[in-house]
Amino acid sequence: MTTTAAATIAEARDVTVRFGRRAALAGVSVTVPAGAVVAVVGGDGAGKTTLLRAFAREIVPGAGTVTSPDKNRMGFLPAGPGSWAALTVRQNLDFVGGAYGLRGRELRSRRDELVERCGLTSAADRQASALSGGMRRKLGAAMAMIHHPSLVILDEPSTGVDPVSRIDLWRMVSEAAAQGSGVIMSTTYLDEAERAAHLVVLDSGQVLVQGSYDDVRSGFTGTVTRSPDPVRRDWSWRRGRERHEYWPSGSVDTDAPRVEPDLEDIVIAASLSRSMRTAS
Ligand SMILES: Nc1ncnc2c1ncn2[C@@H]1O[C@H](COP(=O)(O)OP(=O)(O)OP(=O)(O)O)[C@@H](O)[C@H]1O
Repeated sequence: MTTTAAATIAEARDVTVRFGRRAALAGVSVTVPAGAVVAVVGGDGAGKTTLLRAFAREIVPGAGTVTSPDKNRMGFLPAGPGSWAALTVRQNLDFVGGAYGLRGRELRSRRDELVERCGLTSAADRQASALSGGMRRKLGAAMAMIHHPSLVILDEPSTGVDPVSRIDLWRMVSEAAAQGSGVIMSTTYLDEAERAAHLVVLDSGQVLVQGSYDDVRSGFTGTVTRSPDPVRRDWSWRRGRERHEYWPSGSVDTDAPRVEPDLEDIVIAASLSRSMRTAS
């Protein structure tokens, strides 16, 4: 059986974005294939929003190139509310759907489908200003997908969304990808990121690691140990009641038990290595 690579929906190549003297992104390359979800993770100020805004063409990079579909074939949930406070859930969806050319029965049926999908049926006639933060995120995500765009860009759609509603949200995202859209989303939830086909870990505007979760895991080098009392506190972080400690090279100077690193360990270890390298 032969497999063909999915078409590329959007691509950032060697992108640098500066705000004054600070580089929010420095030489970042990311590809969004059709039918896949790309999850962008990283700490505060890592450059996630800037990368998504560059894909949405709200920011023109100082260097490098961004290729993405026309505006009317993109759906973007920005970091802000992403919906109009004075409009109801239905009105918000009708308004954006109409702006993208959906009309009549087609618009109504797509709107009702999304209201149901994101679990907002009982709130459909409530103004967006009267929704909880999590409900409003879900509405914003639905608005970004109403016209079946080729590229869906979601900036932290699940922040503030309760764990049950996150399942609704993830289902909507997966359905968009299953129908052929390329989805790029930022998230602070690493368990969510693990479900994406492709992960991009940003740190201080640079890509620390990227690939599938399996690629990222198999590319991890070094050892992680766990103990309440780590040998090098600078190289350790809290996990539950203990601390995990990273040993980047072959030598492990402790008898503490080793752990199989999960995504959280891998992201923190990579970030620590980078900051220690920068400091030395
Ligand atoms: N419009 C702007 N003007 C000046 N600096 C900016 C602007 N937007 C972003 N930055 C800076 O660029 C860097 C990256 O910010 P960005 O918002 O992309 O990060 P982020 O990963 O989305 O972080 P957070 O999760 O905290 O929003 C930060 O240092 C930020 O202060």
